[in-house]
Amino acid sequence: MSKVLVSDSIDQAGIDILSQVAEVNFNPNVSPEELLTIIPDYDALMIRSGTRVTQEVIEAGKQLKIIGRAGVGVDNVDIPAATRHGIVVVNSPEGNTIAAAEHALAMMLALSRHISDANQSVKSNKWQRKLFIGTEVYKKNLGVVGLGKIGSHVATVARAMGMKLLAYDPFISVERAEQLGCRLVEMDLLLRESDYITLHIPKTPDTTHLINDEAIAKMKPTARIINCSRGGIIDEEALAKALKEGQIAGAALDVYESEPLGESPLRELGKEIVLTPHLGASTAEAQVNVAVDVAEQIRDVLLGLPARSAVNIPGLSPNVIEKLRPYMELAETLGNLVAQLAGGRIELLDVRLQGELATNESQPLVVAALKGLLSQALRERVNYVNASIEAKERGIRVIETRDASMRDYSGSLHLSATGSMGKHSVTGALLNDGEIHITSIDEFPINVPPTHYMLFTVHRDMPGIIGKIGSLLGSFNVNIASMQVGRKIVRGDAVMVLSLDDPLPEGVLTEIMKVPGIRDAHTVTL
Ligand SMILES: NC(=O)C1=CN([C@@H]2O[C@H](COP(=O)(O)OP(=O)(O)OC[C@H]3O[C@@H](n4cnc5c(N)ncnc54)[C@H](O)[C@@H]3O)[C@@H](O)[C@H]2O)C=CC1
Ligand SMILES: O=C(O)CCC(=O)C(=O)O
Repeated sequence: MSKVLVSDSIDQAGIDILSQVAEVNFNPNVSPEELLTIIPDYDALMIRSGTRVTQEVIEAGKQLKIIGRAGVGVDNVDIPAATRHGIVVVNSPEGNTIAAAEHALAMMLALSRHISDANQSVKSNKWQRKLFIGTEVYKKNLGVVGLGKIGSHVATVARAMGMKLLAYDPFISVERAEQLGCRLVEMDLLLRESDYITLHIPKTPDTTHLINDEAIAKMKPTARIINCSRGGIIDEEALAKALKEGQIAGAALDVYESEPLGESPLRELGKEIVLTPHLGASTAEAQVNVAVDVAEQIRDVLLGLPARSAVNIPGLSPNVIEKLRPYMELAETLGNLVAQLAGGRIELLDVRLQGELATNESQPLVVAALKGLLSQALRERVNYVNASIEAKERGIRVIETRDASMRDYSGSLHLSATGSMGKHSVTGALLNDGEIHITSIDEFPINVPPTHYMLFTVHRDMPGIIGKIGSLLGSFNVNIASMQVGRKIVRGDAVMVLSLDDPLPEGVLTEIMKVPGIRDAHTVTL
């Protein structure tokens, strides 16, 4: 019989499902050291946010087939390590949507009416009616940052309460925002016009400290901000200072830069702040939803069936997976790359399966390309199951073509996407040793492996231009790991691809665009 370790507290409904097919050990207090010693015995691991599943844990888990996260965020699991070891990671992308949305709304109202402090005051035998005069949300502007699953529900309920809605989400169409009664605006305008701001975005390099000194300075002195998404999106030091000095009126936080929240200036503030200990998903209903959703997937995988919300490996038969696995990574990487070149608000993705990939069996590669494309916006919430639906909801049209004619590689994949930065294309293939190579960018031939930080330029093929870019990057202390140029005709246009050791500091791209002969420049993080 298979063995499942449940190392965080999950609802009994999940344990009951797992017990149908496995011996279940419920050990929510397991220490990281103990986890390493006991994990070799287990076929499956079920967690919430408390257990850190590091590369070490994955390597020790010699029998592990599946890791199930009862919730959305899988930031506590080393996904690349799990994928390398062929371990499926599943989550529950929707099980706690309503709980998190309702928590954000509750926080907004609690903050407006000083519920928490008033409650504390009555409980300490006081009757302080004048101290707790609140504000109404009716007819106030609510700025929703991130109009995904949770943000959309918050918008729907807030609209019913008579709030006027603004939204910022660079990956959502104007039509979708209008359906939800939201005016889609730029972040700057949202900061300036909102009475309340609620954050519902993933934590990414782009969203880390999105709310910092500079953003707070644009907000109204009467503005209140709510964060029930991820810690670190608000710069806590900047927020504490702004609240102390009365630059803005209030904040309600469920998530923190470091959890549990330690020593913090936020704790010293008064009724202008409401703090909860990451309770967004903590409702009876959500805990049942996520436990059942994930336990069912663990049960299915242990029975040899596919999982419906796999974050890393799709729910296909082992034979097909084995054959396609290296190409899945290629398709995801190219999807991610072309999304960054084409910018947000992608309208069209054209996927061409070439050479030996031009068969019906390769269809999952189209889904993998979509997953890569949407990962910029949705991070771990996009998987092989929901990628097509998410794309449809975002108004992304997908065209699939197959071209079996022989090319330089036995099988290659060509993606072309049209977004807010125009139409861009990439081609990629696997070399003999299975290494992924980008073989064209915007139809210019190149041959480079993808790396973490990359810079692409389109420029006039003329003497001196490569040197200028090199010196410019040097002056900003950015180290170039490798460089390649591709062109179609001599002294026509050319593409330059640079692998960088460091991310490009802010403002460098603008300087690159000023170099005579440069037509276009993009920086990409893969
Ligand atoms: N407090 C809690 O207990 C819980 C927190 N969460 C968190 O809530 C957040 C939202 O979750 P969902 O709505 O399920 O995710 P989702 O993936 O459905 O929506 C996220 C939205 O953010 C948008 N987005 C991505 N980057 C952006 C950027 N730079 N600027 C503006 N918008 C951007 C995406 O286009 C997408 O529409 C996540 O961070 C999730 O981890 C989720 C559940 C419980
Ligand atoms: O398990 C929890 O309570 C955390 C929920 C959460 O933040 C998530 O699902 O992303």
